[in-house]
Amino acid sequence: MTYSELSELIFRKQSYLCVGLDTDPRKLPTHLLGESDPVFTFNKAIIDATADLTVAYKPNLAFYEAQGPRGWESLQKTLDYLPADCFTIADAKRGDIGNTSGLYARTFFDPTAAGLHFDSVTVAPYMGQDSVMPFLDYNHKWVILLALTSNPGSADFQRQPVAEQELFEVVIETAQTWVGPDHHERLMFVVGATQADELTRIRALAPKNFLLVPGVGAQGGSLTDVSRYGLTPDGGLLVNASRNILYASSGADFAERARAEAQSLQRQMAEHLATLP
Ligand SMILES: O=c1ccn([C@@H]2O[C@H](COP(=O)(O)O)[C@@H](O)[C@H]2O)c(=O)[nH]1
Repeated sequence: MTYSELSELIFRKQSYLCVGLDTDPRKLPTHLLGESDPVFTFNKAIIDATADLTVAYKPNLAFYEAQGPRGWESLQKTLDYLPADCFTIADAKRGDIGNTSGLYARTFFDPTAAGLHFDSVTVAPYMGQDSVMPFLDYNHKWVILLALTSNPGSADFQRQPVAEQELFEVVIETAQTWVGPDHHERLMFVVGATQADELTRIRALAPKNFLLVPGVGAQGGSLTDVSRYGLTPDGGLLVNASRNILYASSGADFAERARAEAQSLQRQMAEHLATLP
């Protein structure tokens, strides 16, 4: 999906919601446990209940990898089931020496390899340019680079001073030079919703790049603050919510309650979009 397609989707659906498919088999409603693939059955119901309200889905790989081969199968079926009008994110936080990153990129982007065809993958910047370039070599795919994450430990390295800046600012500025002037067309940054205070500074460095913003809901980030300081004329935000939506109910009404949570976020997003000039 291109930058303009993603932007168009946001205004058409009046939403910049990303539903995080962090499906933990231990948290599934008990009535699903007799299914042959309960994780996929759950995901399918969540997708059916939220597809018109969301522009992106983000399975976090940890939840699937922890299930071994069964998890990969559930992931692949889930990805294949996702509607075409949704941006797909493999939240895998990969990055290694170039030779190895090339294989990670193949895994998520080349369907002839592992059967996966994500639009984007989250990548850790710590190992530098040669660890990120193999992902960027896939011209029609996106890299979502960790910049300022939502967790308390983000202060340990990301907030360290480097010259006149903090490390996350160096990451944002430097990564843009790896792609060229149109970097916003396939380079996003992860900024936690719990870091909304920094969004004005981040927008000064990355005025057009989409930001993937996890941390509303269960982690306490404010959708209002993120929207106020992060929205751009093209939308520019994908705000993720996982647990709040997936586990709104542990009963037979889980999909209905998930929809209600997603709808509440989508309605707030529509109001924020209406304030754009
Ligand atoms: O800075 C980051 C980067 C990634 N995440 C991931 O997003 C979701 C958040 O889940 P919630 O249940 O909505 O808190 C999860 O997959 C994290 O691994 C993040 O939270 N912060």
